[in-house]
Amino acid sequence: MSLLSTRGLSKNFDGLQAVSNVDFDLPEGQIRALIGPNGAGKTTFVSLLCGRITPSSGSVSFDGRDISKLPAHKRINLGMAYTFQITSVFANLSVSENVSLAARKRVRGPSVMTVVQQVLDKVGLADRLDQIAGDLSYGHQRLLEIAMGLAQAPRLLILDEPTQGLADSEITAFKSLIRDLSSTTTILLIEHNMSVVMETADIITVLNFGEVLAEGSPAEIHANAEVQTAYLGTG
Ligand SMILES: Nc1ncnc2c1ncn2[C@@H]1O[C@H](COP(=O)(O)OP(=O)(O)OP(=O)(O)O)[C@@H](O)[C@H]1O
Repeated sequence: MSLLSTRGLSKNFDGLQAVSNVDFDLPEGQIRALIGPNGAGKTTFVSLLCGRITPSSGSVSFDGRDISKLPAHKRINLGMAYTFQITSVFANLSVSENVSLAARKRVRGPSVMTVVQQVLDKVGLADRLDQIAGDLSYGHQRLLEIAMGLAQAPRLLILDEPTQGLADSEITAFKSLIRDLSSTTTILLIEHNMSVVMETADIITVLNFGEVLAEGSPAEIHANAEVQTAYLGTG
């Protein structure tokens, strides 16, 4: 059974069809990349999944349950975590305080610090525990956000352009982080960096003009002529 599914999911903004009739199935344990040209509807689609915006029509199911009408915070309680393009860390708090806030949604007492250490270790920020989050580089703030998502031990982690602003060495580390996380978490990754997509995703879904243009393995998507025309250039 799919962990996450949508049926006929659509969103109009004043006549603009940003997401159009999308049927989507994400099996548990998979790393799925969602790609497509600028304006294809990727962020709108994941905003519908997370409950940040309401669909014009269609449904979203999580773990077999229709969550279309659930507010965002209840979806988080079911095990969905996400980071968006704009960082949402608390700039005045330290790295560990930021992660503690996220961890406290799930655990109490001394376990909070254990979780904080574990997830900061995973994303490679363990040596920056006491640093003020606002002083971190943009790339490190993105990693902190991922740590905050992981502190909630999510069943599904949705990452919207996580490598934007990361240095090449950080991108390499990010690829291994994603592979490492996939043993415990289902991952939906919106990503423009093709090396990240091709090297981490099990399956890629391509959106174009709000519709699913293609879906398949990295090799299949790379060889797909329609995708090349719409997105990858002429290959
Ligand atoms: N709140 C909104 N009001 C009006 N139009 C919107 C709104 N949000 C998105 N759109 C429009 O919906 C379409 C899809 O946008 P969306 O941000 O989902 O695309 P995207 O694939 O995430 O693009 P990018 O790769 O540039 O982030 C675009 O034409 C965008 O201008």
